[in-house]
Amino acid sequence: MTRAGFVALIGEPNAGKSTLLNRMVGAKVSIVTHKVQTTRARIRGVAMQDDSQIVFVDTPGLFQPRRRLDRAMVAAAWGGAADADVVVLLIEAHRGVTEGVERILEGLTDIGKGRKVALAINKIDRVQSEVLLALTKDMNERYTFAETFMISAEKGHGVQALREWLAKEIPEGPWLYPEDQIADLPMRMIAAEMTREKLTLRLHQELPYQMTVETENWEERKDGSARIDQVIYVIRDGHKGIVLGHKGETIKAVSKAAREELNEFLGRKVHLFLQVKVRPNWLDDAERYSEMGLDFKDGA
Ligand SMILES: Nc1nc2c(ncn2[C@@H]2O[C@H](COP(=O)(O)OP(=O)(O)OP(=O)(O)O)[C@@H](O)[C@H]2O)c(=O)[nH]1
Repeated sequence: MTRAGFVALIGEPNAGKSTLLNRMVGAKVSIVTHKVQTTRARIRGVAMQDDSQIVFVDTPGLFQPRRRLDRAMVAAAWGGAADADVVVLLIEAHRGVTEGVERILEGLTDIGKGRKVALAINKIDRVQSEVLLALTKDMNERYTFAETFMISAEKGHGVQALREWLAKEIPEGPWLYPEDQIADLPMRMIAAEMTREKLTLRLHQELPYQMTVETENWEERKDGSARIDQVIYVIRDGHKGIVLGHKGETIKAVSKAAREELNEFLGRKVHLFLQVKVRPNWLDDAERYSEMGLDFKDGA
């Protein structure tokens, strides 16, 4: 009997959701960087375990929303959890029960009803076992978790046990995706995320926060290569210069790094063309939210 179901990974920004998802799925579908808040959409990956197909909803980090986009992201994260068969709350071992974790636990009293919630304590490589045991006890006194896992998403410890457990917990039913399909994330979006990641790594603090990358065109060429055209949208003219860099150095380096990663990911040659454009106020453009897969409702 086959099984298939949705699993939502929730947690504070930087908890390690993308790292864990990549480990479970075994491919780079969600982008990991050292900066917080890089997950901009409900990215899903599919993992096969025994006869089960586990479909992951990689939600944006849950945090205290300040701006409209932030609110939409938090709403999307909770929305992902509400759609899921099983929820995994990921927390950081060395940070313990932060205010953010407390807020998520409050939210769980609602969302957790009628579905199993597992606790995954991540980054166990950073703490001693006494700390872990105390944290496990503390968390389980605050919420009735179906199971507690101690993992290191980065090193891979405990990840297989979590995956096997999830495989047993999701409902019986036919698979939702062909077996060889590791992610249903459109390739255009993956490609845009790669460029976004390279920009993030290159610009660090300078990065204009309100910046998006979109793949505008994807052309398969007869020689087996692909031509990909992307636009980097910033909200102010002044930001354009930052993205371009002195004599275009920044954009050139970003383009090279993104192209190399795309070559490797697709296993064939890629011609990547980047453009920077100004699009003011995209943050207030509700349509954009839905394009990103975020359920945006005014005031939500
Ligand atoms: N030491 C240690 N670091 C980890 C572990 N798992 C993840 N990290 C690091 O934690 C940071 C954040 O990981 P991400 O996977 O990007 O976190 P995220 O929860 O997806 O973050 P957002 O996209 O901001 O919500 C990265 O620098 C990871 O390398 C772990 O098991 N041990």
